[in-house]
Amino acid sequence: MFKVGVIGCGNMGEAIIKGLIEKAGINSTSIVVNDINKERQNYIVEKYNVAGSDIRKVVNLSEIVFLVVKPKDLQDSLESIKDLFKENQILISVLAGVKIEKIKSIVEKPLVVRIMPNTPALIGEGVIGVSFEKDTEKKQEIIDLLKGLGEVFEVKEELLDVITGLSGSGPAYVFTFIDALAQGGVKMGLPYQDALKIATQTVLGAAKLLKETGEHPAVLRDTVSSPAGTTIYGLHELEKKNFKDAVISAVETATKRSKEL
Ligand SMILES: NC(=O)C1=CN([C@@H]2O[C@H](COP(=O)(O)OP(=O)(O)OC[C@H]3O[C@@H](n4cnc5c(N)ncnc54)[C@H](O)[C@@H]3O)[C@@H](O)[C@H]2O)C=CC1
Ligand SMILES: O=C(O)[C@@H]1CCC=N1
Repeated sequence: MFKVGVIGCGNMGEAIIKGLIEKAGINSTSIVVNDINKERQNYIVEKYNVAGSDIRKVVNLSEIVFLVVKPKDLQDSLESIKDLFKENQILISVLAGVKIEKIKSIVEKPLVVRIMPNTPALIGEGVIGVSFEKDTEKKQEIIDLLKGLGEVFEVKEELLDVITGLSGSGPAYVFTFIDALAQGGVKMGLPYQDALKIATQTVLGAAKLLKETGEHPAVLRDTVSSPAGTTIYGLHELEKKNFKDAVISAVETATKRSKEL
């Protein structure tokens, strides 16, 4: 038996496998993986020293099965395995927008848990939203496992769409912001590689300061802004270009999209 099986070893599947091994303390020999793309499966097997197997064996041999395919591949991926699950197994779905109810309509037996992680799970710094099909004595064990991937927030299932629009998609917004900061630096004369390092550390440092002090962001913003200084001039530009409006709309629109998937 394996502790964990992973079906779908793309970007998020790899993040989960790496996070489980390097941060959650799951031994690589306790993990079995499958991907319809055998090249990808072999790459993951070699890189992380996990077992590779056909999809049916992954279900037959794992206590906990992570399903990490795209929402469009839900039906196909579950078709050949839906009758294999047993009552005491756990199926953790990572699929954005796909409701527990829909998964239960295909597979009846396992306890279905829905999570919404993000790619920083790759380094144990993710955000993981989680909803359980029902209360279970296995809840703490599952939460402890997920803690290896990052900070875990248990929410009502309908709020997982918001988690998707905020932290699931969020790294992409932050990467875009960091790239834009760096390009600003380039425009004003810094080489891109230096500007990128400076922009990245600025975002990391600001996020850590916020987290460690527990202050409201507006309080910390005011500590940076000297009267008639540089920062208020920069902030005014962001206001004029509707920066906050754009960010709020990004989360809103991505949340709505998650509900549509
Ligand atoms: N990439 C991200 O930041 C996040 C993704 N997710 C969710 O994770 C899921 C996967 O996303 P990504 O990893 O980005 O996609 P991806 O396209 O990188 O990986 C999906 C993998 O599933 C494999 N696959 C497809 N059909 C299969 C089948 N029938 N059996 C076995 N393997 C199969 C594909 O070959 C591919 O390697 C999606 O449902 C997405 O909503 C959730 C949170 C964040
Ligand atoms: O873009 C997507 O649909 C997935 C869900 C959250 C992050 N990536």
